[in-house]
Order: sequence, then structure tokens, then C-alpha cells
Amino acid sequence: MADSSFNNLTSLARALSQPLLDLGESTEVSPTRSIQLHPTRRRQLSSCNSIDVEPLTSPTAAEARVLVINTGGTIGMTLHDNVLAPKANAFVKSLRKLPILHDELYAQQTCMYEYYGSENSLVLPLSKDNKRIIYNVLEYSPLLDSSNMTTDDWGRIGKDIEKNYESYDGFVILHGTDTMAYTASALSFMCEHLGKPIILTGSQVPIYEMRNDGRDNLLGALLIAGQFVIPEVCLYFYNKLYRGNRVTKVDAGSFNAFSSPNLAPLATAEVDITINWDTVWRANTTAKFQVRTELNRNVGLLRLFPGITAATVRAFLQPPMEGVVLETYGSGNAPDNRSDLLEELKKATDSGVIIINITQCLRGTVSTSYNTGKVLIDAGLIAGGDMTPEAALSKLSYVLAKTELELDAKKKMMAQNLRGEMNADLAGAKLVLSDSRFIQVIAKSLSISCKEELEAIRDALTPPLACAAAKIGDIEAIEALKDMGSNLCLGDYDGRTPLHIAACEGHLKLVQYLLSHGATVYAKDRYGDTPLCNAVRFRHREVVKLLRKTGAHLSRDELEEAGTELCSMAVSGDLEGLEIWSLAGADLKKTGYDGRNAIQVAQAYGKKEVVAFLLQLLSRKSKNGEVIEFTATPGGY
Ligand SMILES: NC(=O)C[C@H](N)C(=O)O
Repeated sequence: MADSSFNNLTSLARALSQPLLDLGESTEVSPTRSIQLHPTRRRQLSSCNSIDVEPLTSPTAAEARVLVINTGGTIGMTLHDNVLAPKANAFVKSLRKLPILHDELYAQQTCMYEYYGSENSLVLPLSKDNKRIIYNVLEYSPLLDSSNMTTDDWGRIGKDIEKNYESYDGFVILHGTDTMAYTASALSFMCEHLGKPIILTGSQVPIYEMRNDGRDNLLGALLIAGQFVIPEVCLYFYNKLYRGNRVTKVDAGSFNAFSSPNLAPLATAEVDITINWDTVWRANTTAKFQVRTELNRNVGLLRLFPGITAATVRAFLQPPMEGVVLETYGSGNAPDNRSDLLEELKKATDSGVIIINITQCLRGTVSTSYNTGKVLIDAGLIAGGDMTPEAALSKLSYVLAKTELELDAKKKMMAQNLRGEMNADLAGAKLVLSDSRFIQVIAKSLSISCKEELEAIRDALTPPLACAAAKIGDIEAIEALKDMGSNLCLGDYDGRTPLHIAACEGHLKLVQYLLSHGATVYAKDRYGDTPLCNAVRFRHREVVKLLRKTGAHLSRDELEEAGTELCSMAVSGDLEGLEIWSLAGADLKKTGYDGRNAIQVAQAYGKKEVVAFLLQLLSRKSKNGEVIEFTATPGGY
């Protein structure tokens, strides 16, 4: 019954998805995460009554965690002998004294330092959306002016994110502005299958000065990193969030220092923070997050200028050069009457140097509209579209380091849009829901005419429709909704996304589909549950495995709680439950509330088959490729 009525809905949705009127851009609601305090933290919170403080006004405000990596830059500089230089070990101390960046009372009332460490933990005041963003600052030594940064520093940042990936909801990188666009571009390529926000920011005036842009930039970056699942490397500056590989520094003396000439901002922080979800890169993979730190340094940027000599070009293209970004005129043009130059370029590409053609213009793309552009294609150059020089260079460095690839595969990768760094072919651009007849028929029947009301209807309707389709595993219906422009990572009124529902129901194929079309494994519903928690609870083994493969993980609190859960399953002989929890990443040796682990409890209750099963699971579990063997000891574990 439910199926057939939904099929009708599906065909209705599909039939009505034809464009009728142009009603402007779709601006879907944000998949804001509802991060609630987990029982462990709540218990910790309720037991911390040793401190004589006022009772909490909002004890159940959701908490999110952000890691701030402070690499240096003006934001943390002070004047010495009339020049600015980074000052070590001063940043956190100064933030503690700023009420907009740290709420000491909340930290005290919730015994936050006991739980998250006292040295570098801070907490923002309650956000407009009733969220608490707890952040830890990891300060590098030495702090660097970003002009001193090298590819090794990018690698260090990447590794630190990888190491801490599962413990935080988002990452903020404090960085000097001078080379921030390079680092943002490089990280966007190095971070493969990213599912969480990484936001670079800094300032033009040190945070220690009375008038500065550092406080606002840090605050905005933290609020976005802690509240929105934007799976991208971004740059936040002067109230705007940009895609990191689209920006370039355009002003040395203004707070508005960056520009993203070929892509509108991903978000703006005005009275409200508005995310442009249509532009945000959507996850499309079931692979796990990883950071590639190998980068090829034999790359360079060469800017054409009238009268450049063939000798200069030849010298630049000499070994060990392996990849060059050639900045050409206008829409990708070079002199077609300079065979000496073109020959040098051709010789280099023939010998295996990859040369990417990008424009010297701030805005626009390379094309082959002119013969002066076509000659470069004939010389073996690859069109770099509308990439910034920073993006093109770091992409080249990343792609050339993939030693497992042949030259042709590397060239192909360079021409592809890997992380939204270049404009994909816009032919066949997707329909947005506001263009569809479906929404307009509803709007008409409700006598709705203005764009805002229409958007409100659309945002209210599509997530529950997608969830209803997910309930019965109807991939076609989900596909129809997606084609109408629906964002599949949006949740219903309880923050439950189609992925949550599909995980509960065990629809493996749909889970696979959703993960390949924008759903995020990091979505949390109103109760703080992730799709992984749901799949575990409803015992869908294969779904658990797929979500884990995609990078889903239990939170620190859930891992803590797992000990007690495992013990009670051991007592009841619930082998299936034990296996599912183990697959989800629970530590089978984790102790429960009475200090015993599941094996000890099973032994105490004489559950021999449970002990044997747990031992078998443990011996199967491998860490870093090593099989961990456990043998029963008379005293237990
Ligand atoms: N505003 C800044 O951060 C500039 C500084 N020289 C840097 O890039 O580290």
C-alpha cells in the first residue's frame, strides 16, 4: 500500500519536474548538524559539581568540536623593532581574555577542561543556533610568516588533520595571508575524499591590536566549521567563505584581501550565515578520507610577456622541470608568429613536461577562440580552464607526485575538475527545484508568489519526500528528487537525512547511491545520531561495513559508552550485536561502568561461547595490517 502510493508520488514528482518558469536560484536550507551532548559528556557534566558556580542556564546546548591549527601569519604577530613577527605561546592566552572568543563561565560550569584538557581548550559563547563550539588550538613551532612556508609545511598540516580527523567536526587553519591561497589550493588536492570542513583564515592586522580583522575572521571560521558539514577546503575572510582553490590574494592593504573571481562565495556571514548549498561541493564517494603528502617540487609558473626570448623559455623548461603553468594572454593566447617560442614549448611537451595553459586575467577562462590560443594546443599544452595560478600549480605538484600513474593519466587528471577548482562543462546543468513544475503547482494552489515563500515550501517538502523514498529504498524516486535539484544531504525536521533512514532500513544499494550523490556520513540528527549509529542499532552489517569504508566512525563519547553496551550484550549472549559493534569500530577490550570488559563479564557469567566468539573477533581484528592475537589468561583481561 505504502509502496504503491509512493510510486504515484514518484511519478508525480518526476512528471512535474519539467521547467516552467525561471524562479531564480535555489538556496536550500543548510544541513545544520544537531549535535547534542552525548550521555558520557552529560554524565561528566552532571558529576562536576565540585566547583562552586551558578547552575547552567542551558545544560543541553549542542556541542561541536573544532581543531584550530595555528601555523602563524599576521593574526598572531606583534611588533619588534618596528617590524611584525609571530609571537609564540601568546595566542591562546589572549583568546581567553576575549569574551566573544571564549566563555570561561561555561568552561567552568561544565568542567570542560577536565574533559578536553586545560591547556588549549576554549569555547565560544552560545551561537544563535544554540550551539557550543569547543575548540582546541594546536600551535606550531616555529610560527611562520607564510612567505616562509614550503610544501613540507602543507604536508605537516595535512598529516595533523588526518591524525585528528575523527575527533573533530571541523578544522580551522590559521595562516598568513601572503601564501594562504597556495596552501588552500594544495590542501584541497592533498585531502582526498574529504567529508568535513577545513577552513583557512588569518588577518591583515594582528589580533592583539585594538582595531583588527582577526577576531571576526576567526569567529566566522569557527562558527562555520562547527555548524555546517561543508566537505571542502575553504578560505574565510572578511565575512565570506570561499572555495580554497578558487581564491587569490588581491589586496595587501585591505581587510577584503581575497577574491574568488570565477566562483561565487560558498557562504556569506551577514546578519545570518547563509550557505550557498548549490555551490558547495558534494561528497560523491564511498572512499575513506586520506591525505596525500607527496608533492612534486619540480614545477613552476611562467608568465608570458611581449618580447620574452626563446632562451628564457628554454632555460625555464630544462630538467628537472616536470610541470609548468604557463600564464598566457586573455583567453589563453600566445604569439602565433613566434615559431621559436612555440618550438621550445613543443620540445618540452614532447619530452614529457606537462604544461598547463591558464590566463593572466583575474577573471575568465582559456579557450581556443583565437588561432593564438589554438597554437598552444598544437604545441601539446593542456587547457587549464579558469583555474587560478595557485590552483593550477598545486594541482600539478599533486598530480605529478602520483608515481603510480602513467604520463597520459596524469595529463588527463590535469584536464579534469578534481575538487571544483575549474568550471565543469555547464552543458546540461542540473535543474533546480525552484524551476520545476512540482513546486510551482503547489505554490499555485497555495497562492504563493514570492521567491522566499516558494523556497520555504521547497525546503519544507523535499527532505521528507526524500526520507519517504529512502524508507522504501526507492532509488528512482530519490533520483527524481535529485534531478529536481534536491540536496540529498538535507534532513527533515529532526535532522534525519535520507542516509539515516536508508541505514535504519538496511537498504544497502540506496546507501551506496546516496553516498555517491552528495550524502554525508557525518550528518547528525536532532538526537546526535549518525547513519552509522542507526545501522548498528538495526543490525545492518553490510551497511555498517560500507559506512565504515566511507570514513564513518563512532564519536569519542560513543566509543566510551561502547564498553558498557558490549558487556550487556556479552551477558545476554548477543553475538550478532557484538560483531556489529566491533565492525563499527568499538574496542572489544573497552571496559564497562564496573571496570570489567566484555570478555571478563562473559567469563564471570559462564558464557563460554561468548568468550570464544570475542576472542575470535579480536584475533581477526587487525590494526595497521598487523593481526592482534589475544589469548585467554586465568585472571581475565
Ligand atoms: N597578513 C598576513 O598574514 C601577511 C603575512 N606576511 C603572512 O603572510 O604571514
